[in-house]
Amino acid sequence: MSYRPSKKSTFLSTASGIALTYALISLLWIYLSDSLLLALGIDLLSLSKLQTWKGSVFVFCTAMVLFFLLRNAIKRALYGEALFRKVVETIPTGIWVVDREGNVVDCNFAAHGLLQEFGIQAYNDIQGYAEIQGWWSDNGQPVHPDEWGISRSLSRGETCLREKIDIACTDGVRRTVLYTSLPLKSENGAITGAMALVQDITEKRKTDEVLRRFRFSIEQASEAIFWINDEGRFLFVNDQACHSLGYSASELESLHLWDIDPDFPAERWAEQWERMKSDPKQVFETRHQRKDGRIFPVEVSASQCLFNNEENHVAFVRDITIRKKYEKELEHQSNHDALTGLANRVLLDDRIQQAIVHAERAQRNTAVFLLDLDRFKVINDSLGHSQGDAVLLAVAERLSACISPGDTLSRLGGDEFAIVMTHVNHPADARIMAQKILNAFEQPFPLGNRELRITTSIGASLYPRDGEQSEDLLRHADAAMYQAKKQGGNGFQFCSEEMDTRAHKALELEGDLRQALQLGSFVLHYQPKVKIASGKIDGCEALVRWNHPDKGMISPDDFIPLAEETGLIIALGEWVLREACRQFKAWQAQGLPPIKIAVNLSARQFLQSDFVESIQTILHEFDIDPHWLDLELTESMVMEDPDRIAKLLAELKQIGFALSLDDFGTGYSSLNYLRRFPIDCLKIDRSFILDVASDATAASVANSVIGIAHSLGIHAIAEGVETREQYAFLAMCECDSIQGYLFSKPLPANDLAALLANPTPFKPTT
Ligand SMILES: Nc1nc2c(ncn2[C@@H]2O[C@@H]3COP(=O)(O)O[C@H]4[C@@H](O)[C@H](n5cnc6c(=O)[nH]c(N)nc65)O[C@@H]4COP(=O)(O)O[C@H]3[C@H]2O)c(=O)[nH]1
Repeated sequence: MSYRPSKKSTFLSTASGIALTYALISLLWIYLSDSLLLALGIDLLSLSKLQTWKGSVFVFCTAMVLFFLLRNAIKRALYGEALFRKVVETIPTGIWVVDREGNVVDCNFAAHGLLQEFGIQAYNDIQGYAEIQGWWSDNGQPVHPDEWGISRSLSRGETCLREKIDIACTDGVRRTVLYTSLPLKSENGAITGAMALVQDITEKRKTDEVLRRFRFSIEQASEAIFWINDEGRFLFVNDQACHSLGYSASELESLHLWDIDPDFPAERWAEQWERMKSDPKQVFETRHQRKDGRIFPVEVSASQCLFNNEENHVAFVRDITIRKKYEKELEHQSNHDALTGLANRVLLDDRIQQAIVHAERAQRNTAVFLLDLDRFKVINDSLGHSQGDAVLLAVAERLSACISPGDTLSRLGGDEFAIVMTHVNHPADARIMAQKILNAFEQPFPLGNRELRITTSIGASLYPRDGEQSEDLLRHADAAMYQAKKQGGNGFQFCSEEMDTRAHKALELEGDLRQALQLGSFVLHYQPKVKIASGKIDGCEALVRWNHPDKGMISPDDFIPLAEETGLIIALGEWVLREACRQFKAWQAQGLPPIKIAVNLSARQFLQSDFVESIQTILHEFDIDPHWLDLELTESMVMEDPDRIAKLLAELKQIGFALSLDDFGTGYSSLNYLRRFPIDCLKIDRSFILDVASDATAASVANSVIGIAHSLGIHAIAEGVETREQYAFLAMCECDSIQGYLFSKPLPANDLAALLANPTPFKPTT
């Protein structure tokens, strides 16, 4: 390196030291040598002869002194230079020295390394800079080459100190360097060159950036982060930790883990620390306590780590208050009925099991009640689901009032409720409870501005008598409830073995019924209706029969209620309508006179929202005038929701259907309503006809019904006419038509066709 930092003072003192020494020796020699020789007795002549020798000795001596002085001075200077060089070569900062023109006159080892790293080959002059493709200031602005550090130092004598800049060389990679450049000046202040010091801080900047990102992430994390040492003391906490615990960072750093975890006693710390060490990654739930005392649930995910040769634990803590709340809600939802909030089937099972365990221990009984509201489907279908829901809520409330603490009330779905009664010492206790429930239903249920009378059928089973498992008890209670329903509803039944068998059979029948619908195992029989005045057939009633492969012909009384209960009646009813229409067309094709076919409608089928459309579709399919189809509805069906039914009947009438009211006299029709129904015919129920000849009351009812029909301007027909006496009485009362075994049983289609083909007026004589 040809450039040296100027150490003027050292240089001058060394030079003046040598000169002074030389001057001193010379003066001493001049003044003392002659005197010394004279003192030694040398005379003046000899002295003058000795002058040459004396001079030679002087030169030799001073040469020697000079030699030693210069040698030491040069040695010191060389040592200093070597030291300086070593320092310059060792430091990691690249150093360049350029002359006035910018030619590189020297550079250190680090500078070589940097240039290589930057991919710069030509670095021997300032043009090496040509390989620098770009130069950006710290704020990202590109800098013109005239403004690059060394250019400024050379042209304007400026010093740029530790500027952070980005440069990109021929390889295009941007590097960040810490750049210092300063001008080099001569004694008179003229710029003779410049020096640049460059430190590559690209990696450091990246590391700083990563650290900044980490710090930001930790500070912004939604989880609290703790570092804990082996004493359970907080070493580090992030902002979220302070926020969720309500302490400042310094406060927390003076606390221990157990100060914020109420479930974690300090005395167990050593044991816990050992456990943490044996299982370095743990996820667990606990509770933390805020500075204000509020306790909240948290999920902790803790890991062990070695930091500065110390065992630490880092814990990520999530506040799970909301999650716990949702879990609780979810648990409630999965165990409770959404509408009423009562226990659902899952919880009921659990409660029955619990009750069984307690009953066994206390040597007591447990009763399971199953309740089904009577005719609720009709209420629901006719009043709409929201009103249906309101009824269910009111029922739930009333039932809740019947049970004791410790009992469980549950809604199993639809209109089915269950009660688990725990304190049953005797079966009579269950009976008392059932009566209590029935009594609770005696008061009408207010619904908007009306009142509804609702009844329920209750079945009960007893542990251990009727079963030892929840499933058995529920099954038996269900069978008993079904029995209570069959007996007209609004009643209570205990389970019996016979019921259980029956329930099994019903289940079997349901499966068969579904299969029969798919296999088409149903047939229609037709019972003629005869006009009394003419004795001619003026219509027939289609009655469905089930041709069971094992059990033979099954009567509709045995499967229609089940079909209604299971909803299969919708599909079955549609089949009946379609089959009746097909038969009507078939008889027409045989050239038989057309007759009205009456078809029975069930409440469920009739109240289907698309009933009118579906029946019209069938008529269009067979191209039949609607007036050939007589729709028979029962009296009880229309009286469920007279307003709605009146509208529906008006719609059907408008289309052209004939409408009959079946089983008339068994219900509680109000004449007022009857007037509003566009009915064509009243069918007097078979039970009245049976006794008309022998019982005055039955006779008077039959006579009144005929009178009512005629006063409304509609037909009266008697069904179940078996005897001539009955016929004579009806003829006397001017009943319009009869239907019954007296004339004909329900017949297969071909047999009725034969009757139609050979009409013989019916005139029985008594
Ligand atoms: N003892 C006696 N009985 C007579 C006499 N004349 C007719 N019957 C019977 O009385 C029932 C009359 O039908 P319903 O009152 O509509 O009563 C029907 C009706 O409510 C229902 N049903 C029949 N077919 C259908 C159908 O296709 N759909 C619906 N929803 N219900 C139907 O099943 C009930 C019973 O039907 P069936 O067993 O066919 O019983 C028929 C018929 O066979 C008689 O002189 N003496």
